[in-house]
Amino acid sequence: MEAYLAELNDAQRAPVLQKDGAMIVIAGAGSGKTRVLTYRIAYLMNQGVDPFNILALTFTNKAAREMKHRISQIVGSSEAKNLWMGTFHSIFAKMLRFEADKLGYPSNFTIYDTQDSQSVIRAIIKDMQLDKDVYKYKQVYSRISSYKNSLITVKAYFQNPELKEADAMAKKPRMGEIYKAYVDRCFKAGAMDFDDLLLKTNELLNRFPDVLHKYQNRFRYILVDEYQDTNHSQYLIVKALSDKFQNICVVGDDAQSIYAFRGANINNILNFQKDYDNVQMYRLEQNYRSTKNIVNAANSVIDKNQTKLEKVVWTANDDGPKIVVNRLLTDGEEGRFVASSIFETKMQNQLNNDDFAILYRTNAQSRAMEDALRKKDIPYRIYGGLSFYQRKEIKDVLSYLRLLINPKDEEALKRVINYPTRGIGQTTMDRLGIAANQYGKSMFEVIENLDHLDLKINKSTRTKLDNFVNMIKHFTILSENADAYTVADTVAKKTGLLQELKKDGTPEGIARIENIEELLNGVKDFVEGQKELADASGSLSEFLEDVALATDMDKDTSDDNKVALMTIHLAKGLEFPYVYIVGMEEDLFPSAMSMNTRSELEEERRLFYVALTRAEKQAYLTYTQSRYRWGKLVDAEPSRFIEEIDDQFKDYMIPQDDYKYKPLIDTDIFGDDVDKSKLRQTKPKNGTPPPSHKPTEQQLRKLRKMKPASSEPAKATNNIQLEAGNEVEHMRFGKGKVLKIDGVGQDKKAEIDFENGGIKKLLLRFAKLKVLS
Ligand SMILES: Nc1ncnc2c1ncn2[C@@H]1O[C@H](COP(=O)(O)OP(=O)(O)OP(=O)(O)O)[C@@H](O)[C@H]1O
Ligand SMILES: [Mg+2]
Repeated sequence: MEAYLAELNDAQRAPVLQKDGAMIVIAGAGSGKTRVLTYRIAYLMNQGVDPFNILALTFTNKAAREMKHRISQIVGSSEAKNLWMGTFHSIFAKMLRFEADKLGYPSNFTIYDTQDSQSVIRAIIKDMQLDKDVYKYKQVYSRISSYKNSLITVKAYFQNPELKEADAMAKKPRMGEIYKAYVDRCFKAGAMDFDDLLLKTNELLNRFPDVLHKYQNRFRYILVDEYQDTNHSQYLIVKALSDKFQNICVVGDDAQSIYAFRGANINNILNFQKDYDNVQMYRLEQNYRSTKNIVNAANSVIDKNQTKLEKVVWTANDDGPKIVVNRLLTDGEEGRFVASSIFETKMQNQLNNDDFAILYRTNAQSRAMEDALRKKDIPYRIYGGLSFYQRKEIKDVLSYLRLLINPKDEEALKRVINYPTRGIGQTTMDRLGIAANQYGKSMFEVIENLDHLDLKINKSTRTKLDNFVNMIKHFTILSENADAYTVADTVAKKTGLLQELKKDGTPEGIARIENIEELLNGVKDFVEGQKELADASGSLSEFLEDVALATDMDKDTSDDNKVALMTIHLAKGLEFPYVYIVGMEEDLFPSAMSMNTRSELEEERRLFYVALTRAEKQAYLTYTQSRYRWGKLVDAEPSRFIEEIDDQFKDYMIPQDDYKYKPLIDTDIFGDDVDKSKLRQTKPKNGTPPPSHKPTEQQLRKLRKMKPASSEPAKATNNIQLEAGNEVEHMRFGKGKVLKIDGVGQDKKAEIDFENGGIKKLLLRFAKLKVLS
């Protein structure tokens, strides 16, 4: 047996060794599904399967890179290079480039990102003179996106009166027209949006049998990770491509299906056995990632879902510490707690920053975490915020690059035609836009042909437009012979972009110049990397495609030793030794918007399962007592998911019998006291609207100062030697006697009999006790 096969257990090895046929691996988190896919590819190659015949679809490009890296170690990198591995979007964008002409697109079609798409929609809503409060562009965008992912084309839309009715019911009777206008504009601009990459692939495979056969023959072996989160459009692509040979291996976990809100269909995994002949079903049960406490805690939670496949997940790993639950006063305190805890854990165990992750339900929660980490000088990185490529100055450069590759690209044109300023105003642009519509041409073509058109544009503006077009054409010619770096560098210098920022001279301007430099370095790296590949040359088109589909997640960060901050959705498939799940509050997690139906609540619970199972060694859950929501400070209740973790697997840092008890004067772990009755006034009472103003920092500070007079601030006890029999004093529970000390290190607890509070168990590392004797 090859050595690498010994790195699998028997259950994992079985699907790896089954070379042909349809198979599904259903298994809980951390049981090695991704490992099975990786090793299966290596094994296929060892069995003589040509890497050109293997297609692997992953959830992120980063995951694909990591798999490729491991496969290279097993089979050698020259072979692994030829594998087609990546996200659905990146793989099928590549395929569409080859076949674009069949669908009437240029092969250099632009990929519109969400910003571009939304900007097109905004323009349409404006042109149609619709009420923008009714037709909110983001909502319209996601509606169009869901049509596309359900394969409802414009034609299909108008053939189905029910859809029109549904939109009319939602007070958007003109959705269909917007949809049509949007599709037309994108097509005219030679642009596909993200959803088109799947929709058009389906169209291609349906309408052109020869193309379908070509790719069926090419991709003899297909593998899909995270199959539970495929949407209908993706499902159909996989089904079509694998139909001939039926060598398909999908892995997934129904308990981790968390993208239903974006059209993912859990039935794809449940129905897999009906879709193919002789499906082999494999189950993996041993979790290698996490401690017993984490695995069991996660099991006890997911058990509460009714819709699920029964699965066993166990681990031979250590018990590990229990899940720590902590309550904080505000998100600011929550941030400080997390930052201090990371700092302490790191120091005590000699860990790196990238051993830690902070996960949250909504992006807005990152700010408090960032503030606290910054104050403690802990380097961090936020994933999934505005990606580097969406920053203004970067998008400006990229828009020039997009335009020179595809002059029809209207979003790019609008962005740069008058930046840096060239005296081409909005009126001119409006006239060009109308003419473009009238002649069914792109704006660029209209500008090119100005001399032959009767437009009300004066001579000096015509000269300016002429100069602009000539500059772009000059770049286009350059790009035909030069690599991406040379072109990008020339564009940054010759368009006046850099000068403009230099002139600006502000720190922001300088930061922007640095970002452009970083972009250019990135292009250079890309070119070097591409030159090693068999089927790539480092051209600008290749670079732009890479960028269009890069998410923030995909940036190579192997040398990046930082705490990771991201939403739980993004954390899928990843693992970290220490995980903090923050904002464990009702209405936040589970989200208020997801509590209307049982199935929505179950999806939130699966999300929590995903979050918990990212942790290898320890998980922390935090919640606050009051949080700003929609500009108001409101009372927060602990998330039901905390309660749902079986008691034996969790520990409350604040004694449990105190859990729901809300005293007037409350002590948080930092010893700051706040008169909670003041904070609670903000909760609506008897229909009276709460005061909508936010207490100022000053007011909060004042509230915090109202401590009971205490002689000396108590210190956290983790460094104090404490043993049974000691007399101690606690700020809230008063004097007490230590009965027993349990646990070691991080987990050390004292059982104390307090005069005022009875017997409590406190984690010494956080409890602030004064030792009296
Ligand atoms: N047989 C094994 N021996 C040792 N380690 C293993 C084994 N199988 C998996 N692992 C390790 O366990 C961890 C989890 O594996 P993997 O990421 O493949 O699980 P998964 O089922 O894909 O998880 P998720 O459901 O979160 O995507 C990884 O660090 C992996 O390297
Ligand atoms: Mg995985």
